Amino acid sequence: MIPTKRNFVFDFDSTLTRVEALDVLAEITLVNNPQKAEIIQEIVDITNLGIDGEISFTESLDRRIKLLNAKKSDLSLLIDELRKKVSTSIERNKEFFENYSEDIYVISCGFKEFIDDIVKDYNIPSERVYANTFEFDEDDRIIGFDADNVLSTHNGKIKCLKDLNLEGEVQVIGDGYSDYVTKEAGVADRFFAYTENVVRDRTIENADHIAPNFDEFLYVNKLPRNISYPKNRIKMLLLENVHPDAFAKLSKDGFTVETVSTSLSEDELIEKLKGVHVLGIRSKTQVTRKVIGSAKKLMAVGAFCIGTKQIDLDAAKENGVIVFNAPYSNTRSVVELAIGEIIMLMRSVFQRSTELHNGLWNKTAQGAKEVRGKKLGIVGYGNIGKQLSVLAEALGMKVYYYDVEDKLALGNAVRVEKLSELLSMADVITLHIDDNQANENFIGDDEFALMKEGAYLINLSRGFVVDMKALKKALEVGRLAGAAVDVYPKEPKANGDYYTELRGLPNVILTPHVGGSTEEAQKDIADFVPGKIMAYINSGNTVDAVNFPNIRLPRQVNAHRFLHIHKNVPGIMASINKVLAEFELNITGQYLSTDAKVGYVITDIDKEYNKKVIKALKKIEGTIKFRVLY
Ligand SMILES: NC(=O)c1ccc[n+]([C@@H]2O[C@H](COP(=O)([O-])OP(=O)(O)OC[C@H]3O[C@@H](n4cnc5c(N)ncnc54)[C@H](O)[C@@H]3O)[C@@H](O)[C@H]2O)c1
Ligand SMILES: O=C(O)[C@H](O)COP(=O)(O)O
Repeated sequence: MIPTKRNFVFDFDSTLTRVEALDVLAEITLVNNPQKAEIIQEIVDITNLGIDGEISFTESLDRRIKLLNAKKSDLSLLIDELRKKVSTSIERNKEFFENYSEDIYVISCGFKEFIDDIVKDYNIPSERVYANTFEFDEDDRIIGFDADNVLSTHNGKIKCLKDLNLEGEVQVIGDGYSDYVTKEAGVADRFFAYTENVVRDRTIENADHIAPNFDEFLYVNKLPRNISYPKNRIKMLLLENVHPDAFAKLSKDGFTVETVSTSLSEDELIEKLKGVHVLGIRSKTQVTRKVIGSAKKLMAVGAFCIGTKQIDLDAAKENGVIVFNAPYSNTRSVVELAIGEIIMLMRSVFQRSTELHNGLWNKTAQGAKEVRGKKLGIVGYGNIGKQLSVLAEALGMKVYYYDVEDKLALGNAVRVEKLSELLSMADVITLHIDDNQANENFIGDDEFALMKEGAYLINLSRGFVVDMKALKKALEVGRLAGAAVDVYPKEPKANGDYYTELRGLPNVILTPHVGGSTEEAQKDIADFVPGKIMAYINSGNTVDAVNFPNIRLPRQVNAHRFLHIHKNVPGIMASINKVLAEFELNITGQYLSTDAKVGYVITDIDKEYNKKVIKALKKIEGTIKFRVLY
């Protein structure tokens, strides 16, 4: 069967380039005009009215040219600017324009005087550029356009395509009204809404296919391309109100991102993860073995927080799902809250405040102490514990700490060998141990019994670390003078009603797991975690992965990259290299990292390769996941 010939008809403004050329020309010609901003806005508005079909194109062109007040010499500046503004994904797929030059046309309501120069760099000759031409006066001022050109008239592209009478399938790629009407008029077979630079609802509604970038267009048409799998096809789901910067960053990189404000139950998550490649969560969402096992497309999980125990890290590893987190991002926020709470508890501030809210003036020094000179007992001398140690000393507290690991003291802090020793000496005990399940009920009746009469407890680590019934009892009998609790054994999926047995107890500060919830921390996390995710998805880097061998890979230019995740069993590397040799691939780099369970091998090869190698590599026994980049 002879394949049908395909003709690719490109719009110019906001499709081949990221901008509307006449808007850029206006920036040039109006540079010293005091009314520049107003005139440019008027030009933009008129452009949009024309693109959306609200006014006739002829009228829009006429009005804009008058406002532009341009000269012939301005055009060379415009061309320089436009050269810098070719659409990003068009630029990276320049090869397509070289290889399919014969089948490519530009039909634009813009002007040949600048389009020709730009598209010439993309191998499109002037005879395949259909566009308007300017009219100049004797002083080389642009005074109008050739009104006989069909492209200066309403629905000009339809007429132009009709006159061209192209043989074979006609595909139109554009961003506005004048492009999509060609399909409706029957002169184009398929219309691709090109949304890389501008998204117009009407254009999308009238499209056969939406192309957020040129990779997608090439992918749909099964044409050679620079990126094997268009990024917009990679779906990301961000739960639990992850900071909007994460959405912005990932979307800007071209991924399709959906956000949900709450966490999801296991069943909801299983359903929602169908077709999702990357999941973003915070501390609430439980990513169980069942969830990971059913999420066939899942490649990575980003914990937009510190803790990762909510994720079954082993199951993730066994399924080739890489997990990243933000290990220090909210440390300072937790420390500051701890400091504030130490002071608030020792001054009974919440109690005094509640009384006054209820109309009672109770000025008293009873139960109010300075923190200076008091003994702070830090349990868990990790990132948070250590920072707290320094700040507490600055307040004049005497710091003691207990940790299961050997941790060197900062400042004048003193390490204590036994938890019991710490509990019996400290005026305030603050918990900063990690979210290991072995720490369940770490502090219960026995530990409260060891604590000093009238001491305070702060828990900003994990809810299950403290036996809540025992804490309630210790507070009710006055063994403890107060407590601050931020984390609970069972926390709700979303904001709303909640009950804790500590409710109503005096001098007890209750906060809804907000230790790390500051604007600064959430913003930092939204910067850090997407960076790690993008480094993995875009180039295979696993630096800082929580559950996976870490590899930092060099950038690859003009090569393909195969990512192969496999069970760490003998003989896999030999099998991989045997397949690569059978297909006579020229390996330009190979990187391997393993741990006890999995191996991760990255192979960079020369650009051209036989696609059958992919199937062969996937078939190797022990393969967990395989992916091609570029
Ligand atoms: N409330 C919040 O919003 C919030 C925010 C961030 C972190 N956290 C939680 O705070 C805790 C500490 O975070 P981090 O970043 O400092 O963690 P980290 O891993 O740096 O430090 C934890 C320390 O606890 C020690 N440890 C673990 N089990 C222990 C035990 N049984 N006895 C004594 N020491 C023990 C570890 O050796 C380690 O030094 C974690 O549970 C984390 O999830 C809560
Ligand atoms: O693990 C963490 O970083 C803290 O518990 C904060 O979790 P969050 O992002 O759900 O507030």
